[in-house]
Amino acid sequence: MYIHLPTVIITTILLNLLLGAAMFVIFNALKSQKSFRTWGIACFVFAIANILAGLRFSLDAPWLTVFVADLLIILVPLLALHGLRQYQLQRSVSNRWTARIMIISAVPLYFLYQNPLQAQVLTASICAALYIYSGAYVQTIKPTPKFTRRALSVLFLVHGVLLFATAVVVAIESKASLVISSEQLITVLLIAHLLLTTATTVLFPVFVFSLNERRLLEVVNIDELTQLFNRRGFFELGSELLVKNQAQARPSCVLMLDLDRFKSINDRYGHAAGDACLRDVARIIRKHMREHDIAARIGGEEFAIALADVDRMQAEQVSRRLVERVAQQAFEFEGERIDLTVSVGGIVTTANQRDLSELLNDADSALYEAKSSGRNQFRFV
Ligand SMILES: Nc1nc2c(ncn2[C@@H]2O[C@H](COP(=O)(O)OP(=O)(O)OP(=O)(O)O)[C@@H](O)[C@H]2O)c(=O)[nH]1
Repeated sequence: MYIHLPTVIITTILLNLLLGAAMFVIFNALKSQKSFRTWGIACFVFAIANILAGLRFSLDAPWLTVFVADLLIILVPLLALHGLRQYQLQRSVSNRWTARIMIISAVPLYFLYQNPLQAQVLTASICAALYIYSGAYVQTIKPTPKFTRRALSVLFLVHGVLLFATAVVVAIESKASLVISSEQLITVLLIAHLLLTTATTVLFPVFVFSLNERRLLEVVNIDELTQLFNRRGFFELGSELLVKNQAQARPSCVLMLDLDRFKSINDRYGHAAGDACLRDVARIIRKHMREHDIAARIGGEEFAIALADVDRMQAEQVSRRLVERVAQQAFEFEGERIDLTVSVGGIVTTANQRDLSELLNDADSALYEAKSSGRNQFRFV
């Protein structure tokens, strides 16, 4: 089947104008998300670059149809990346790197633009590197759901590889000794490029909205001071864990951990020092948790932990380690050493029909026992 190159170019232009307009519509509705405006501009830039490159056949002005067109093509992945950074950081992002890479690319392009094929090899290689970098960068934008992150990352990576392939094909073509007609291959690569650009642009809003939803969930379920779950998050996720345990006839375990004589630490070193201790204890708790455990700060200096898939012996081992680890840790605040210990109360049960607040009450009674037996220890019901 013969694919007409101008048809592909015209389709690319129209599709990018449409996608750019869609991005601006989203930006208009969500003014705080400047990344949509940046991605919209990227689509328009890509359309303009294609118009200029298309003029190569009728206009003898390579400075415009090659030099400017290729520079604009390089600007597209840079804008895509800029939009991702704006989104990740949620603030204005400096254009310094975009400007630097544009200048660095402009120099060799200036020497090559009289030879469109060599210029194309260079442009495709730079874009390939930028897309591959973007693929790796997307992976660092957390806490987006893994699937969306991977999908966007794979699109960028495939795009990078495809552009490298384009660079190689064009490089071979530009060698006069190898007369192979690769126009069809280039056209196919251009179509793949078009599909990937479209898919990436369509995924941008999905990516942003899924991350927004996660952030919103975090705001309501995460304790700002310690970054563990808060009381609400603990009950929401802990109850789910309990139901799962009961369905699989596994024991459920709830621990309560409370800082010892915390009031005197606050009184002696100040509230800020107390907050630093809470953060340090949270860090130790987090270190001892496995993937499916749920740890939360449910009150001022009270932590609750739901352990997934443990028996009584393992639960006691975790409790012992937490108590010992906190007692051994040298807490410091503004050069002052603070001696800190914790007490832990726990319950492990296989009984059905017990909800999380009942288990928490039992763990609290065990904690009370640990406190009245001298603190810096654990007790189980
Ligand atoms: N710095 C800081 N202190 C807090 C926070 N929430 C609660 N507190 C303090 O934690 C202290 C709790 O004191 P108490 O309940 O009397 O218990 P305690 O002094 O730890 O004594 P025991 O639990 O019996 O060992 C109070 O002084 C609260 O002001 C917080 O977010 N930050």
